[in-house]
Amino acid sequence: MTETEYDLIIIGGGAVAENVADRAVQGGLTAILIESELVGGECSYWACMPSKALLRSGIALRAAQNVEGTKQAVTGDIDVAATLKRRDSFTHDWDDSSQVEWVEGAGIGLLRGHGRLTGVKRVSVEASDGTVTELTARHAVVVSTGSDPVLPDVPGLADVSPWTPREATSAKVIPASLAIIGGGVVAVEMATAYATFGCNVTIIARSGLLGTQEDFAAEMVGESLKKLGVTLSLGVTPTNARRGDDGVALTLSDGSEVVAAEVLVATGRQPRSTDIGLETVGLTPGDWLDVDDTLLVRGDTNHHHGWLYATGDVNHRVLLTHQGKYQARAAGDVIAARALGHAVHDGAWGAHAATADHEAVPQVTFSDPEVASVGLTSRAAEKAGYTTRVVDYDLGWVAGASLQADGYEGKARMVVDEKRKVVLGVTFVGQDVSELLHAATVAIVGEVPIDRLWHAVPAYPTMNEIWLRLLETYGRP
Ligand SMILES: Cc1cc2nc3c(=O)[nH]c(=O)nc-3n(C[C@H](O)[C@H](O)[C@H](O)COP(=O)(O)OP(=O)(O)OC[C@H]3O[C@@H](n4cnc5c(N)ncnc54)[C@H](O)[C@@H]3O)c2cc1C
Ligand SMILES: NC(=O)c1ccc[n+]([C@@H]2O[C@H](COP(=O)([O-])OP(=O)(O)OC[C@H]3O[C@@H](n4cnc5c(N)ncnc54)[C@H](O)[C@@H]3O)[C@@H](O)[C@H]2O)c1
Repeated sequence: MTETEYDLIIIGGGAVAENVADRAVQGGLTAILIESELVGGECSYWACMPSKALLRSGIALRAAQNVEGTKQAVTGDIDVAATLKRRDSFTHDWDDSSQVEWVEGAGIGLLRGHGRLTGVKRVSVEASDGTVTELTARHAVVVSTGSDPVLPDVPGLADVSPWTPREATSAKVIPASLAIIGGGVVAVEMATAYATFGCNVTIIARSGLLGTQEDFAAEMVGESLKKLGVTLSLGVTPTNARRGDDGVALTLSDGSEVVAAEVLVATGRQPRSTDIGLETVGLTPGDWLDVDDTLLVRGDTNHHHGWLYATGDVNHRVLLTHQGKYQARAAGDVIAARALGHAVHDGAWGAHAATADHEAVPQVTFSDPEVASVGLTSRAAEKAGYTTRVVDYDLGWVAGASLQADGYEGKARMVVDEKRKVVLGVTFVGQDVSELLHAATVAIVGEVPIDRLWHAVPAYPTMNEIWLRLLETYGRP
């Protein structure tokens, strides 16, 4: 057994943890990552990157098929094997050596094994060969362990070995049919990818699709999924699952049955916090870790207040990589500032506060059409008590969009705070809208007054002219 001391110990070695460590080391601290699987975590190997690689070939093919002159040149079907091979290049065949190299180059320590808190500023790491290393943190411990998929309590479901998003993003063979339980982002993206590969997909979702987005986004994505051949079973939930000769048979709450070669469960996430020693510091195993805006774990037991932080999925603020990495930058910096006695800027929009998590989160669903949104939906803004005005515009009427694709179909919505005359939320739905999103994020985070936005002139003829059309529809004061 060896004993080692670091300024900062981070349990987890995902994308978020890497960024916490990097900022803390750049701020003058020593830091070590504890990782039990692959350095880089879910996003690199079983989530963002492989899923987007699975989707990209189909999106590019359809984009080419939507332009007269190009569609005549692109007449073949998607090459599934080549798409899977390209996906494998992004996951480096599930080998993390390049990330380990980056960690070492950044001056960050790395210990492989399962990390558990054993008390205040103390972490025990159990390697796969059973070796145990006890670590002590001089200043802080960050929990950045991510989340696991939820398996709904449906009789028989666990016994049919359903796919989780990991199997769906890393599959080497595309099944003939796939039943997807869930109607969120994973369900919609994987249905788009697998239907493009020729798989017979059924989505089973107890409510509609993309429940946190504007209603028109869900409607447009639903329509396009149907055109891709996806069967939508909405408003139902499975009540039983069993595996037979033809695959898995799911009985649904309306009495109908779906039979598919494989079942993908995409019904949300739970915190990866059951076996990390939370009980040793007065917290409850299996809980999400509630944090303040500097990512410090809240709780009134004094012995953990002041040294324990949580970043990324495990704090349940926003389950997205880019937002977790934003939290990581704030956390790494504030840990260094507190440790070295420097000034702490933890007020709204301060360098050490993850303020944007509350009402300025961008997200893209890489369905076809894409859904790109930031800030509050019209529904969420109203619920939050804002006096709003909602402005809608048809993206297909914008010159840049009509050039982008023949018969371009898309919609945009801007939600305005009528008291402050600033933008609260924007949603774009359509081909290639993901690259329009950042201007909306800047407008929201910068609280740019609507009358100043008129001076941000979009280049002609780009799809960004949607901004001018939204402003014209809103009216110039
Ligand atoms: C299919 C899918 C697609 C997605 N696509 C996107 C997308 O396009 N864009 C986006 O922004 N988000 C996307 N997400 C969400 C994104 O993957 C997560 O928000 C992100 O991975 C969270 O990062 P994290 O570092 O908090 O957790 P993780 O990436 O899960 O990293 C946690 C790490 O900690 C390790 N660990 C856990 N417990 C211990 C322990 N006790 N000891 C040692 N190590 C431990 C794990 O092995 C893991 O490597 C997607 C999610 C899914 C499921
Ligand atoms: N492009 C991206 O940014 C991206 C892509 C994938 C995932 N993610 C993130 O990963 C997280 C997990 O995604 P997810 O899609 O698993 O979760 P989610 O919370 O987005 O969606 C879960 C869905 O499952 C449905 N559901 C739950 N229980 C059910 C049941 N018993 N029967 C039928 N339907 C049921 C819910 O109504 C909901 O539609 C999300 O926070 C998401 O933002 C992001």
